Amino acid sequence: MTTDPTLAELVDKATATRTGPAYGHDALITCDRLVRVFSTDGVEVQALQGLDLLVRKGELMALVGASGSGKSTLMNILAGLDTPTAGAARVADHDLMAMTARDRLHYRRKVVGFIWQQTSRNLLPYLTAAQNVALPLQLAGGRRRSRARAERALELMELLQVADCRDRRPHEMSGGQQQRVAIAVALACDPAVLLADEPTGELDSHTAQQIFAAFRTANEELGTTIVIVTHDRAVATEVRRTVAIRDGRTSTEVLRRSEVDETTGHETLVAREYAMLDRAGRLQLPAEYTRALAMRDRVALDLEDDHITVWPDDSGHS
Ligand SMILES: Nc1ncnc2c1ncn2[C@@H]1O[C@H](COP(=O)(O)OP(=O)(O)OP(=O)(O)O)[C@@H](O)[C@H]1O
Repeated sequence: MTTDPTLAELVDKATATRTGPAYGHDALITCDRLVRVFSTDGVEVQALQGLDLLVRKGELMALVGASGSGKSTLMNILAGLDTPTAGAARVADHDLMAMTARDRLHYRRKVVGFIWQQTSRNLLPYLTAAQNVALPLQLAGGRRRSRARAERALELMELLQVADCRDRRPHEMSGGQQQRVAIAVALACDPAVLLADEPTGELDSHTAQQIFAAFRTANEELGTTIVIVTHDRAVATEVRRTVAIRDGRTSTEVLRRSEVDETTGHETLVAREYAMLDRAGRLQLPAEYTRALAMRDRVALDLEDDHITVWPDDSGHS
């Protein structure tokens, strides 16, 4: 027999919902209904339209999406180079909406490391590789002496297998070597997060693989959380989690896990695609699914024990 809840029970329930853990409370990166509107010449472009994204500490993940879907806009916000129009964004306990100019400088120097697509943009052309890697340490201040800074720079270059380039200037290195030195620069101050926007865009596929291996080394050896924007399908399939952005929102996610065959011991990577359900219960169905069943405007739903079915509209109403 069921009884109607008392007013006191309803109040308790509402309070419990309000005081429950906040969205993304245990994530390193939280984007909560993030909006970024650009206005140029009276025309508004909604680059981000309520984007939700959670990234946990220690993840190595890829962001993919068509040109203009909002990937760079998101990366610039996470890098502290741009501010959202609305919504909330937190990275390693820093509220990106509430930072002063001073906080922002500290954030960019110590909390995030950034790698751009253009190899030439990541390094100062008149400094050697070792000087480039030591520079962020110098700018960040602290008590590290110049010798200790040089040692740290060399350690990072060894980890990324570019120690032999230490005395070379960027134009004396290949594109792949420059990007690996750029990763060392970005890691110099031991950031919580490494952000890379198309880091392999200017490189051939073999060199792109080496860069990707360098990201993996940083992730595994130093525990750095890494978010990579990429068009490169090969890179996207090497990470455990690929999030797709469509029209300024996260639309689907591919998760990969290893499965070991019990008889042969052979390990294979199994991928599964997921759709994103937002906190209002909204779900974006893939266009190819809705097209295949001529679904538009209205669909019928049935709740089963362990799943929900979605049927084409059979109401006869137009
Ligand atoms: N500073 C800006 N001023 C006006 N519009 C902008 C600005 N930056 C981005 N946009 C617009 O916002 C939308 C998203 O752009 P964004 O660069 O984030 O896309 P993207 O997914 O990174 O694309 P690509 O893969 O081509 O780099 C686009 O329509 C773009 O024209």
